[in-house]
Amino acid sequence: MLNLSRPDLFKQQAYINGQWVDADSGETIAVRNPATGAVLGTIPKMGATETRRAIEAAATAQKQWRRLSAKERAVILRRWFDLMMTHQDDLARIMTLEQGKPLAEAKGEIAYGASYLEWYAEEGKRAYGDVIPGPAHDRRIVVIKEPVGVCAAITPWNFPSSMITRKAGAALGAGCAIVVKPATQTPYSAFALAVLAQEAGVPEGVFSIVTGSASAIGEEMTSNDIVRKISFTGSTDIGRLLMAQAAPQIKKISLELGGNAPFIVFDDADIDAAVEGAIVSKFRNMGQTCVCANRLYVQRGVYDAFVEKFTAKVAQLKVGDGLQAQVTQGPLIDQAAVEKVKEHIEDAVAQGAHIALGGKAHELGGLFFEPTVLTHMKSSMKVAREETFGPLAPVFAFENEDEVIELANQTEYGLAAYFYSRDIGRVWRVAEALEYGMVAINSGLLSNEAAPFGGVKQSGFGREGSHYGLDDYLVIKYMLMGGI
Ligand SMILES: NC(=O)c1ccc[n+]([C@@H]2O[C@H](COP(=O)([O-])OP(=O)(O)OC[C@H]3O[C@@H](n4cnc5c(N)ncnc54)[C@H](O)[C@@H]3O)[C@@H](O)[C@H]2O)c1
Ligand SMILES: O=C[C@H](O)CS(=O)(=O)O
Repeated sequence: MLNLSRPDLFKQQAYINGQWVDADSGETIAVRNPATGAVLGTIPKMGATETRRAIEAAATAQKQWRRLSAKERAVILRRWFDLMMTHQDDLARIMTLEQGKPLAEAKGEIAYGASYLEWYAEEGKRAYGDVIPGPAHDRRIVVIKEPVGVCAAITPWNFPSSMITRKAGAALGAGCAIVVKPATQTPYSAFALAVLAQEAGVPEGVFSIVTGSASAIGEEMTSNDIVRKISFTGSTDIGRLLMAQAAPQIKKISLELGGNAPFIVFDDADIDAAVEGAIVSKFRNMGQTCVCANRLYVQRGVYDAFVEKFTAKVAQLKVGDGLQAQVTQGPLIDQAAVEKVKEHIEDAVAQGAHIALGGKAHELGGLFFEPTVLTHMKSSMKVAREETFGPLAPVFAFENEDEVIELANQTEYGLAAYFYSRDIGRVWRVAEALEYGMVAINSGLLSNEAAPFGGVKQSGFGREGSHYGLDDYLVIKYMLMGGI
């Protein structure tokens, strides 16, 4: 089933302090392929005691790791990057088997995730400080940046590899050690990263993976005072919980949370380009990304033309097992995800929406769902307020700029927003008026290692990627030199 060139990349044990280990209890959790329902394997069902061991090992390892120069750490991170790219096909196959995304997308995620190791290998060398002219002749002010210390990360199932390297790259580049808990649905991509980290020379204890009881592991991470920094990517509800759990020790925390992205097409847009952008933004990972277009707003004058072209393109999407060639839409992650899409469709239709395409579970059965386009939408519908996280494209009409900006901002989320316009004045007005951490203009994709990825409002805070992402793993120390 696995057909890997490197079968050793598929591990069924967690990775703590450079050792592959089972849970203390010997208990395991089964992991299934969402396309077939078949059991892929098991993983250790760990809890607080194993997590504590990983954290204590990280504390020991980090003392040496931070003493290396940024350049010495960069050599190891670069080697890890090279190994990821060398084994891209195997890593992608493991990801498709456990998460469902088509192989081409999985390969893309491996390259995307590896790019953060490449980026932070170099960015770690630029943790610059300051020398500031002091207020007195006999004093000097020096500011340096230091690694925050032992970090803990909790990551989601929808990007099983890149959400880990987006954190670990910055943490290790800054001189920190990190303990990671991946999503239970997609642990094997994380274990494969650990195999390659070990091969790259990441010292034992600097990068560990624990799997099992999310709440028990999370409670240990947020309550253990060795941990100085928590980085979480996932739902807003869990992010809120972790923030509360980390508060008593005032731990540094980064939260990459839920989204509800508007995708706006003005009447001066390049409609064909907007259609292409909408397909990419809406249907990447079967609509299961935090930055997917959740609401499409099209100005009245071009609404019919956009709907016709967009629907024709959506009809070309091919649903199936992600391992099969030509498949562009895999299964959803679980039955709850399928039910959420159905709920949003049923609610919209009950309020007058029309189904232009799709609208029901796919004939393949299981977790497959038809890519769906809805028209005749209203703001009162659930899909206008809630993150669907599935292959549902609701197309709302709007009359003017002020109206659509108000509609776009009517959400507690603030992660990503997209709009298409070729009017330079409108581009600046709308980009500045949208209350989001990231705004893509005339593009349906905005994620890359050079840019600061993150949100505002209840989509969280902190940034990943760019030099801003390194700051999340550094602390500032000011040294006052007197008596000169
Ligand atoms: N902003 C981003 O970059 C980003 C990226 C991916 C996903 N997300 C969001 O995540 C959601 C979907 O992903 P999901 O279903 O994996 O989210 P989730 O919050 O259910 O799970 C995320 C991670 O948290 C863990 N977790 C769950 N309960 C926990 C607890 N009590 N204590 C500690 N850890 C716990 C899970 O095991 C998983 O590893 C969506 O809302 C999506 O928008 C955001
Ligand atoms: O789900 C949200 C992730 O951050 C995906 S990506 O960074 O846009 O690839």
